[in-house]
Amino acid sequence: MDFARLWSRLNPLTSPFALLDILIVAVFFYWIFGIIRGTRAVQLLRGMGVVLMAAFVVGTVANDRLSTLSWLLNNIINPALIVGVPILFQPELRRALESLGRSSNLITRPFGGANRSELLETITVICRATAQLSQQGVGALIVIERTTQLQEYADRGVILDSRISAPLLLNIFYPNSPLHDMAVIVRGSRILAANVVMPLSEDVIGPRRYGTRHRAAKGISEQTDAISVVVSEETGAISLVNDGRMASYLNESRLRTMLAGLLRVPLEDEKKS
Ligand SMILES: Nc1ncnc2c1ncn2[C@@H]1O[C@H](COP(=O)(O)OP(=O)(O)OP(=O)(O)O)[C@@H](O)[C@H]1O
Repeated sequence: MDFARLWSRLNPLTSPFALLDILIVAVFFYWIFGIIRGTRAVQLLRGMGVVLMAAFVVGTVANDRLSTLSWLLNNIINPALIVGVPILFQPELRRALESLGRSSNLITRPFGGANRSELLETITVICRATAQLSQQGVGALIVIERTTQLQEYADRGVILDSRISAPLLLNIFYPNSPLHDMAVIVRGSRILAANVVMPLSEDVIGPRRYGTRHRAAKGISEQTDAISVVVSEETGAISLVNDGRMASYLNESRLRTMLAGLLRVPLEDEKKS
């Protein structure tokens, strides 16, 4: 379709649906960019953009003169991109479809149905325990379930279903204790499971090269809406990962504020209770 025809179709005076059309496309791209913002997908998209731009330039300007290059672009690179997109963007596509499913699911009770004061208690316990673990240089990974159920992951670990407390968390992660390895899953005010293997993120580049604990923290937050809190054994640094984005070197009060925001618990409740 040429530009003039496209423009006349988009003109709200000639087509009453043009505005609606533009609005839907704008919302779609806003939603897509919101999902991939700050993740590895941005670099992948840039790389793909460069290749597509090169294909466009070669196709329009030098199609006859650079015949080998245009053959390569048309017959190998473009089809490879079409096949490669679902593979390269698998975590983002999964997250996008899950978030669509979540927004159309009115029955799910987030945070295991815990009320505000229980969530506040969970936040306090997690912050206290991670601060102590950080001081002692003990590595830990705590994954907090939100709307997406983490039961399939929990079932591969050791189910505890115990009320959350700082001593219990410290005990679990104490070096050489039977459950210290891998991750703990928290659902509402309970520790659902320990010793849980999480999916690893492909993204290894951060302020330093991520090891498997941080990749696991990132991986589960890329594939679900869970929040990961990770304590580095090597540096003692506390990080929070949400939506594949990692905030590192947090102190206890910063972690508390971030968790309260993500779990939608106003911290004024703390003063009242
Ligand atoms: N798939 C996984 N899911 C959850 N935890 C994992 C997974 N793989 C490894 N771990 C945890 O990560 C630990 C190893 O961490 P590693 O040193 O490789 O990572 P790191 O990100 O550099 O962490 P640290 O800063 O604590 O050293 C393991 O002992 C294990 O407890």
